[in-house]
This record gives sequence, C-alpha cells and structure tokens, in this order.
Amino acid sequence: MSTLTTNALRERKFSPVSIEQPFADFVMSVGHQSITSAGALTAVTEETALETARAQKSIVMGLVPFDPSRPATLWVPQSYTVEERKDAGTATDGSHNFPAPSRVEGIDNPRYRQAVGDAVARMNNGEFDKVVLARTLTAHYDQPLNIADVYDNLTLQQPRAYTFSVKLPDSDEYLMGASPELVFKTEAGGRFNTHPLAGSAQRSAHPGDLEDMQIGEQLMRSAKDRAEHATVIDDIRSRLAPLTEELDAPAVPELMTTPQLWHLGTKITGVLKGHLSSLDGARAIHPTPAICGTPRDIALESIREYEDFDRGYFGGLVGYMDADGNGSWALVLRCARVSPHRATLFAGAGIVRASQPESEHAETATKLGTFGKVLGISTR
Ligand SMILES: C=C(O[C@@H]1C=C(C(=O)O)C=C[C@H]1O)C(=O)O
Repeated sequence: MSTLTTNALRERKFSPVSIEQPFADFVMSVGHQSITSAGALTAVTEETALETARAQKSIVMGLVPFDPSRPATLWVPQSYTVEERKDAGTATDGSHNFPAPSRVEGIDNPRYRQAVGDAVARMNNGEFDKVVLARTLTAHYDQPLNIADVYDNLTLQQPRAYTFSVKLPDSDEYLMGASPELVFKTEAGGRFNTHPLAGSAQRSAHPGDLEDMQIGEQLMRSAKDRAEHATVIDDIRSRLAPLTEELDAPAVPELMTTPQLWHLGTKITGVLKGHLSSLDGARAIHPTPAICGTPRDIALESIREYEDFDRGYFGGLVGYMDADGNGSWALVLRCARVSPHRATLFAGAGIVRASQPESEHAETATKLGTFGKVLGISTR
C-alpha cells in the first residue's frame, strides 16, 4: 500500500458517538468484561493499527470480513471504556417486546435444501470434504425497532456469549450477534487459545432435562459430527504449527452449550512465536472449516456459487486488541444486520457427505432462532 493511501486512511475519522445516534459504534462483551468505544474513531489498516493504537494510547477494534481476500475494517477509538459486564449471570428472556414484522422472508428456503443436496453429491464425487452453507431470514418492520433495546435483549438472553454490536460504516445498520465461538485470543507472553466449534444439535424444549442430556450424549457419539469436527481441528492445527512454539490440541472434543444448541468444541492452546498479535493468529486460521470448509479454496468457490447473498462480515471476525496486540477475536455468528426497519439474520451449517438437506435446513432454523428470539419472531 502506498504511503499516500495509508496516511489518507489514518486521517479519515468516523463521526463521533452523538445523541442522534441510537447506540455506540462498537460494544463487545467477552467473559465478564464489556468494552465500548468512545469518541471519534480513526480508521486504520492492519499494517497501521498497532502503531496508531500505541500513539493514541488506545486499542484496536473492528471487523474482518468472511472473505479472506477482503480487507479488515478496523478502528482506533479516541477513548474507550471497559466495564464489568452488566448482564453476566443467568439468561433471561429480555425485557423488550418489539412490533411484529410486516413481512418475513426466508423461513422456508427450498434453494438451500437444493444446494445441500448438490454439495453432498459433489462430495460423494470426491470434489471436496466439507462446506459450510448459510442462508438468511429478513424481517421488515413498518414500526421502527429500537436498536439499543434489541441489543439489550440479546445480552440478557445470551450472558455467556461473545456479544457484539458494531455500527457498519456508511450505513444505518448495526451488526449484532451472540457468538459462542472464540477464534483467537492472546495474552502476555504469546499464550493463545482458540475454541473452534463444529457439530451441532438443537437442545430440548427444557434445556437441562433428561432429553436434553441425551441429545448432548448423542451428539458426542455421532460419527458424522465427530468427523465434521475432526476436519476443523486438523486444519487449524496444521495452519498454526509453523507459527507456534507450543501447540496443544486435545484428541477428543468436549460438549458445550448455548441456550439453543449443543456443540462439539475443542480448546486448542499454545504459545505463538515472535511478536505475533492476536489478529495475526486469527488471520492465520480464518476462515476455519467451522465456517468455510475443506479444501478451503474449493469451499470458498462453492459458497460463492451456492449462496444467494454476500456474507460480508457474517462468518468473519469481530474483536479488539490492545497496543501490544493482545486481545480476543470471535466468529461473527448468531447475528443479524439490524436497522430500524429491517433485520437480516444469518446462519449456516457444516455440510459433509452424511448431511441431509432437511436436517441442515432445520439446524440453520435453530441457529437463526438465537436472534429470532431476541426479536420475538419464529424462524421455522
Ligand atoms: C455457521 C454457523 O455455526 C458454525 C457451524 C457449526 C456446525 O456446523 O455445527 C457450529 C458452530 C459454528 O462454527 C452459524 O451459527 O451460522
């Protein structure tokens, strides 16, 4: 990149948070902390991000698109606040009711089933091993949604997730979600962890009951889901190997839950070489086969071919890091682009040879249901 472009980007300021704006530009909760941007945001590139953060005694925050060839959208805020996460605790239903949408598109998606069937046929032909196919659901509103209330419900319903809301530049939309998946986190000394999830099942009507436990055990024993999961871990391990001094990936996944789903997850830990940042680590494995597929290039091509929408930041990364490069990047999942008159929800599912179109359609309906519940709309 030329110096001229770099300087131009560095000097470009986003508008400051003002009372006309319904909500902060960037909010994210990780563990027990919530981070909110304040003041004007300075757009930075990946190359200039840490230098600018150091100069402004600040941090870097933002989004990385799903498509690894597209540039990240990163900012250094003039200042930021870190607070104890207000809603950390037990999930509740949220306190806000929203108007019923005037129209909802995408509840039934025959094209999605068709794409799954087609991808399975190609996998049986030996063309590739896994692809994550996604679909959208759009709710239109005559009466406007209150953006801050939407986020409030989200955080109340998902107190253990990586919850985020990011104002999309040059748009009236906010990208909001409650991701269960950590792509990369680093701490001092290069220690990192990543927690890929792959293999999912819908929880019972009464999470925590016997049926729910049996669904979890069944997922753990499912050959299809274990194979789907192993594909992800193998890929991440081989991509991280050249960048790490230590790398530990347990051989057997663990079960984890969200209020809606069971997932298979593996906590991979280790130590990065040299002075690599959390974003360097995330970039090295993104997009993992948990959101893309294997081999990656064929999966990327199939996603472009089968999906009838541009993923943009869905399936990308959201996060922040300090001026030393330490921080957390989560996968942009269980999310929606929300503006006062429209909400577009996104969800995908890993397709492997044993996949069935109807059950993958149902799995995406469950995943869409995470944000559907926030708005009080049914996704099936
Ligand atoms: C693609 C999504 O989720 C991803 C796919 C999963 C799967 O296929 O089992 C599980 C968790 C995520 O890595 C989504 O939520 O939209």
